[in-house]
Amino acid sequence: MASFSAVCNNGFLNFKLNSGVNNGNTKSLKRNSTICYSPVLIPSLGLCSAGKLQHLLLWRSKFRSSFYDGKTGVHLSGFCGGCKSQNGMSCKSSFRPLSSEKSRDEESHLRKRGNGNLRKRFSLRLKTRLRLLKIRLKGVSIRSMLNDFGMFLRRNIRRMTLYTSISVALGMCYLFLRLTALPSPKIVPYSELIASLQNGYVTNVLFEEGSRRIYYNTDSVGTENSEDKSSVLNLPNENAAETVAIERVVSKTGLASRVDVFKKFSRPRASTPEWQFSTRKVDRDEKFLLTLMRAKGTAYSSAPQSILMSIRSLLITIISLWIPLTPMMWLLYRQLSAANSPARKRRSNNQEVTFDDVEGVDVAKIELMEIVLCLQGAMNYQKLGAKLPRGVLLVGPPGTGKTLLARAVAGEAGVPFFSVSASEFVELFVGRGAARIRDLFNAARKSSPSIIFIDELDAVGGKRGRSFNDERDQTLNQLLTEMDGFESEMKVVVIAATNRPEALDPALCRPGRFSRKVVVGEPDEEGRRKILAVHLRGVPIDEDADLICNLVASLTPGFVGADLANIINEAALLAARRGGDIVTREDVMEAIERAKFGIGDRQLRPSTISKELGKLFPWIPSLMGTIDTRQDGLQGSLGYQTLS
Ligand SMILES: Nc1ncnc2c1ncn2[C@@H]1O[C@H](COP(=O)(O)OP(=O)(O)OP(=O)(O)O)[C@@H](O)[C@H]1O
Repeated sequence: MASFSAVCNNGFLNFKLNSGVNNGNTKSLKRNSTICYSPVLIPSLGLCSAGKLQHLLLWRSKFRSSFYDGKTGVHLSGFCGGCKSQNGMSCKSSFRPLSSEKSRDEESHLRKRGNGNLRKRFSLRLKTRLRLLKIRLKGVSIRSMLNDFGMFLRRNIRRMTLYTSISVALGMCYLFLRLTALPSPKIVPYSELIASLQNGYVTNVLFEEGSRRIYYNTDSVGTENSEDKSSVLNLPNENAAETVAIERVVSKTGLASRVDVFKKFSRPRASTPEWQFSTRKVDRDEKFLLTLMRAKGTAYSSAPQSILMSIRSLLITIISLWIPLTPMMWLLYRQLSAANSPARKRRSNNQEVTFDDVEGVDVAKIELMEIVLCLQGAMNYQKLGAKLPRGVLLVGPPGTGKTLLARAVAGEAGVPFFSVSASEFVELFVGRGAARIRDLFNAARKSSPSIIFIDELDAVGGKRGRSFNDERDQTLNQLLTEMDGFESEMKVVVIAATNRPEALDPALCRPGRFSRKVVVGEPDEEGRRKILAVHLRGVPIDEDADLICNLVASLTPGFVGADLANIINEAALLAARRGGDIVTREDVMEAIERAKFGIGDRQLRPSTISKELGKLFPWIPSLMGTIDTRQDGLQGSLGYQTLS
């Protein structure tokens, strides 16, 4: 007895044969095999929505009938053969295999019906697919597709124009080459031309001017002897009817041979080349060749290559050259593209930073504030005959806030701010870096009053003549020229930052260029406290922020602004890691430890190492005078041992 079950899953009905149908039919279902029917495949299936039993006709070739139980929701289990379902539902007709091993008649009958079944199955599948396609097409709106396409075109108009022009040009080239294509003559060795001449087969010869190519035709006798005369003269040897007709003409007209008949009556075919053979002239053999041709009475002449052919060969040469050159041209285009220009790329309107966000560098702030006042016109320096400083050089260790200061200047002055890294001027092609500098200064001049900020100036501002890098020297020269080129009323200030002022070319630091040198040094404890207060502004902390600032500032001598910002960020991350909503003192302390000793094996921290050593050799701490205060309950001023 065969049993099966049906499970409706996500709109699909899975039929499972629980026991095998072993009737020898190769198409019969195997035990536990599962077939997946889409709802579209079973059109009458109301799926789980119908609340009553539905009788379905399924896959007629495999089942006569089966049941779908809408009452139980989605699941149906039935026995076939016994005509009783597990759910107590009766089956109209018993479960039967495709064919019976016992009944040969039925088998043959089925085989006869096979084609019809196949067609039905095919049409059923096609219908299903068509229905699916219809459903999908319903969801597609042509208008929205057109809108999207239009938007894409508008956004990429330049690129699309370029691609279209290239495609059109290539298409036209292809068309031209196809239209001007001529059947080419057979290329033969030079010796064959001499042999044909000596035998008197050659009828006429053409020397191509400007090249060593020789074209020639031979007469019928020569071609009769040649290997493939039929291919040369296109004689219709194979066509029996045509041969008979030609023979008849030969007998009637008395023409010498089939070849003459062919020549007289046949129209020149498109595939027949104008010249049958072509060869290359051998050097210093012209005299012999001409003597031979004169002796044999061969007609010869010379002509230049036709214009069409010249254009054709030129086109082929250009195309074949362009294929390998295209990647290089693309690279060049990218390099030269104006879109890559830093002047354009770096135009920044992000003027969020103000002097309130920079702390611990008060002297530098005062110096730069003066420039802001000049740019805003708040300070009348001109009445005293003073000039706006053209360049300000911010010097100091990494992370002390040089870039931040420059951004604050831009933010306070409310003028366009062009920020570039000097390494962006270091280019592959000589002269390109200089061109970029020119672009940058031109853009800044156009939007005057404005500020140019060049970070890591030493990348291009190093002393000249120390290397063979011509490109870098040219870029620096251009920078010097541009800084000289500002007119006094032009309100463009160049702020540059460097960690290595000693490496700069002296010409850069002379008065009139980067005349103002502002040192942005490491902050003191008060500075660190202020910087921490800036970075703790938006961070929820479980204690008084001032207390934490004081604590951290006291624990972090030598730390610069970037380190302190990093500590606060790490603390917030640690709090988030443990799932807390608020940053605790412990998080901050761990962040300091991480900043000081790095993230890694806790056992490698000096405190841990000394603790372990202390256990092994109790006399070491007293000898070194570094007794762990925490062990004795002695702690730092704020409950923590100073780590530095
Ligand atoms: N004085 C400061 N006040 C507030 N935050 C600071 C200060 N200095 C540094 N920071 C923080 O450190 C980050 C990095 O600073 P910045 O890029 O300005 O350093 P830098 O001196 O330009 O470094 P480099 O020389 O390596 O370019 C800033 O974004 C800021 O969050």
